[in-house]
Amino acid sequence: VDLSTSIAGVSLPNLFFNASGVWCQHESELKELLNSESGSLITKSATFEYREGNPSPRYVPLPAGSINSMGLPNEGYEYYLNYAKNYDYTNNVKPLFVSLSGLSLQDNVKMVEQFVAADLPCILEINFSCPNVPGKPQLGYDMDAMENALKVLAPIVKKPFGIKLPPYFDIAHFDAVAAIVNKIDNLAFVTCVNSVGNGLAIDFETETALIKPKDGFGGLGGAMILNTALANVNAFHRRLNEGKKVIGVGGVTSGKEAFLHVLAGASAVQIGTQLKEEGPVFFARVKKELEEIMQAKGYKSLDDFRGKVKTL
Ligand SMILES: CC(C)(C)CCc1c(C(=O)O)[nH]c(=O)[nH]c1=O
Repeated sequence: VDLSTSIAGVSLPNLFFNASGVWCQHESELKELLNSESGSLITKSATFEYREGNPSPRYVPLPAGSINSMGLPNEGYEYYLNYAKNYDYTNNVKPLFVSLSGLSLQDNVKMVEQFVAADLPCILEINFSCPNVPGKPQLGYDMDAMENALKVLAPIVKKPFGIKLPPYFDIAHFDAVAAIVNKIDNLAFVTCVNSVGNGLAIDFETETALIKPKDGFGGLGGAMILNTALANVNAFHRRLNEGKKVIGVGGVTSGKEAFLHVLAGASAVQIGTQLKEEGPVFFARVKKELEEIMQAKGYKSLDDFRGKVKTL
């Protein structure tokens, strides 16, 4: 069976890679992803300057997933620009994705301009869950700000690029965001979903929040968000113009959930919580499990079933 796919006109040997933020802040982690059976790799969302991030505990696994309020710890965008400059695009069959998460539109513009000036084959995924003006909702939840940001950034990027979106829970929001995305010609993919924002995990014995930052409020990931992720993948798969793709992320703990993400419409699948918990060996397991599922169901390639979820 064939697990290959293509995103932004670039071929991935298989549809799996890490979710930005997981196993990708340092070069040593990225090297482990390169040596794993993933089909690609993406860097931790970069800000203009280096960031320590929030105090620990800032990530905690939960019975059905995880909660995190990392606070955008990263090496600063120049670190990832250098990594992208030194990446061996010729001999590595895995394409490189780079995530940017500026703390302001100006920062995103400055970082994008540097990547464009370097003219590299890496693919940009701009994090729209990034903070906007303090006190206002994140960019992905401010439709006017999102449209404005895209109208500023897309012409600078020029090449095909993507955006990482938070989960939506209202049909009117699926409609509004898809309408904005459909206006941007070189917006080649949306990655759905980022963590489900501002959950709260509390320890029953100690009666205390599990993570330190933000009074214990943090983004939820893992198994518990699978059905929200599938809905967002399918909602955008149904709404986006021909040629625009959806990368699915959220709740993939085995080949079964990866199969469901593709059935919902995903062209590639990112792994967050399960990668954090199991490590890069997970890619070998999830690949094998998906191959076995496809064999059992008689599918030869992802195109045989992508987006073909049936309704009653
Ligand atoms: C939540 C932000 C800190 C605004 C962006 C970075 C980010 C983080 C993070 O660095 O805390 N965690 C996530 O699950 N998703 C994200 O997009």
